[in-house]
Amino acid sequence: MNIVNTPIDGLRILEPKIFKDLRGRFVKTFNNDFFKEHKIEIEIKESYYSISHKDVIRGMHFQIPPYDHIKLVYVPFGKIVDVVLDIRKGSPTYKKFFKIELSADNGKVLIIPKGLAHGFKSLQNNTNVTYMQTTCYSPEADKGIRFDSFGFDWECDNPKVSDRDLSFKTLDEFDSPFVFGDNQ
Ligand SMILES: Cc1cn([C@H]2C[C@H](O)[C@@H](COP(=O)(O)OP(=O)(O)O[C@H]3O[C@@H](C)C(=O)[C@@H](O)[C@H]3O)O2)c(=O)[nH]c1=O
Repeated sequence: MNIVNTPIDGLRILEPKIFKDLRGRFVKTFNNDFFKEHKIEIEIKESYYSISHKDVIRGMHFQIPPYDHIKLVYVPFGKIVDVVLDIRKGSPTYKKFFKIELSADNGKVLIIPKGLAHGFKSLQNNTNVTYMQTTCYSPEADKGIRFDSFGFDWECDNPKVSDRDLSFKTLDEFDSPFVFGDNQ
């Protein structure tokens, strides 16, 4: 296991060891002691996954305080372009995004701090995106920003998007409750 920093403060990539043998693969995506050693003290409260067709875009999602959370994301089957957007006012990377390919092949786990909006595009049918979070789902706190409002080129002519995701405010319309350095 190895942890890599990104240009966005608090956003990290866990690169697990992938054990391959004649049966297939074995990948460990979370180890409490290892995270503690890297000063990531978290308690996982909920885990879930989605399965998406190719060209599905989901996002850009987050939960607002006090139900905001650290979110771990990885892809046990398939491949995505994962995108996070910094919506912490005062952050050196406020309104900037970061993208990374997550796949069953690379096993990478994205560790997303509070105050970042998250979304992805599925690059393959039957892509499984799995999450672990430090707070439970709260429908009232679950919010989003339009996926096509912050300058990221999704490279997709006909994305499959939910009505809810199309109803969100744009980045500029959204008044973010997140402040860099608060409660992180
Ligand atoms: C996220 C979530 C949704 N739901 C319900 C609400 C809805 O009826 C159905 C599908 O929800 P959504 O359309 O929000 O699913 P989806 O668009 O896949 O939501 C996910 O998107 C990505 C980008 C994330 O970052 C995740 O944290 C999560 O927000 O499941 C829960 O019951 N619990 C949950 O934790």
